[in-house]
Formats: sequence, structure tokens, C-alpha cells
Amino acid sequence: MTAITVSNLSKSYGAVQALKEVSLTLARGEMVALIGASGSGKSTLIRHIAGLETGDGASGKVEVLGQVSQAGGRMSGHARRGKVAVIFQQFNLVGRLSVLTNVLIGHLGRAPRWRGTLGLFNRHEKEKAQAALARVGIPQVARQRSSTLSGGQQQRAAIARTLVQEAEILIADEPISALDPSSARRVMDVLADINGKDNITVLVSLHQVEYARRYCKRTVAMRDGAIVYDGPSTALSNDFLAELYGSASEELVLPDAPAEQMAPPHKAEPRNYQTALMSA
Ligand SMILES: Nc1ncnc2c1ncn2[C@@H]1O[C@H](COP(=O)(O)OP(=O)(O)OP(=O)(O)O)[C@@H](O)[C@H]1O
Repeated sequence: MTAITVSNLSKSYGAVQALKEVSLTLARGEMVALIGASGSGKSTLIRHIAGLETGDGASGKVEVLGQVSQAGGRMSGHARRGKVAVIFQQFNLVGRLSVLTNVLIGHLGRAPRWRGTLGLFNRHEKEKAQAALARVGIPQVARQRSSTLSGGQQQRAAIARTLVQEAEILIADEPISALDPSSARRVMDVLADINGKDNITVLVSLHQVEYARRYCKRTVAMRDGAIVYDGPSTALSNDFLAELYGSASEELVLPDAPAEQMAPPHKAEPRNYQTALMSA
């Protein structure tokens, strides 16, 4: 069973065609990077996969974990939305609530609604949330108000909530673009860790192709609403990016973090990655 199948999906906003007959399949357990210059359609595609918007036309379809979530511009009632978690660039947490409470919100799909609404989580749920925070490396912040966390900690708390939710797919829309390089690496390490150990399928959109090369075996590249490359991240040399994107490729390259300064990621085969980074 595939995790995500997008077939022939198009979407226009007025005169702007944000998605042009996009087709894409992710197998379960993959960690795939989605790259593209600003305005290329990454967020639009992610919103459609997440079930937040419907496409245009009769032929567009999105399937999640083997069930149709939208087809022909209509949402399907059978979507397995609880199995899909989405993390955005910012504002993933309720700032005035504690970090633990934000993570506990991941239980809401399963706990009776009245209990969640009243904040009545049981001991097992609280232990699970605390363990999820430990898993993403921030157990010490559980009692803090979420608004006091750094940007990277906030992203990791949002990933902890994904674990509590028992999501099978995590879609992250530019989760590191507001972060400094070391925080960005930590967040990407956590994504790679939950992908490798929990077999959670990860689709992560990125501006900086360095991270795609380092963390994801496969990259899907968009330009002007269409997929222009879908293949091994190792092929994404700077020359190839320049060929794909022209001058917009400058936006995708990370000038201040040479690839060789980065430690090998959790899930990569180190030798292959080294080779890829050297040749990039
Ligand atoms: N709700 C909307 N209303 C009008 N236009 C939109 C809307 N959402 C997206 N667009 C347009 O669709 C195109 C694709 O936008 P999208 O946000 O998907 O790009 P992106 O690749 O995610 O860009 P960025 O990297 O800057 O986030 C852009 O031209 C954008 O202006």
C-alpha cells in the first residue's frame, strides 16, 4: 500500500495555476524532500495532500494510506486524516498552553472529545507525551509555556505531538526555514529518526537543497506548479539545479553551510552520502 498517491492534480487561484497536473507517489516509510523556489507550488501541494483544500477539475485525486481523500474536487468522507500530521513553518503550538498540553493534543483524535476538551488526560497519556518529548530531545521543557520555546524546540514539540497522535505520515511544510543552521539540523535529525525508527512516512518541503541532499534519498522538485524532477537527491548537484531553475536556483542553495561540515544523518548510508556531497 502506498502512503500518498496524487494523480493529475491541478489548482488555480484566479489567473495563477499553482498546480499543473501533478502526479506523485510516496511509498510507506519513505522520507522525501520537496524543493522549489518561492511560489513553485510546494505549500499548495502539501495543503491538498493534508486534506485542507480541494483541487480543480474532474480528474484530480489524492489517496492517503490506500483511501481516497479527495477526487474530482470533492473531499471524501473516508480520508484517514488522523493518520496524517502536518507541521508548518511556524505557529504549530498554542503559545499560552504548556508544551506538555500541546503534545497531549495529539491524543485528541482517540480520547473521548469531552475529556480532551476539559484537559482531562490520564496518566498513561501524560507519560506517553512526556516520553515523546524525551524522544525529540526536549524533556526538560514539558511544563514551560510553549511561547517561551525557541523556534527549533517548538518544531520538535510539534513532532512529539505527531508521535502521540500515532500519525503514519508526517508532512512538514518548510519546518526549518525560520531556524538557524544548528537548530535546523536538530529538527531534520528528529525527522530522520522518526522516519527510520517508527517507519513514519515523511514529506518535507525545503528551500535549502543541502538538507534534501543530506537527509532524503529522494527529492521531488517543483517549478511553476509542476514536478520537474523526481529522483535521487544525489543527482541534485548545483549545476543540475542551475539547469532546472536558472537564476532561481540561487534561492535553493545554502551558501553559508558547506555540505562537508555537516555530520552524517541518522538514516543515510554514510558512504553514498559522502560521495554525493563531495560531488555536489
Ligand atoms: N490561497 C491562495 N490564493 C491565491 N494565490 C495563492 C494561494 N495559495 C497559493 N497561491 C499562489 O500559488 C502559487 C504557489 O504558491 P505556494 O505557496 O504553493 O508556493 P511555495 O512553493 O510553497 O512557495 P514558498 O516557498 O514561498 O512558500 C503562488 O503563485 C502563490 O501566490
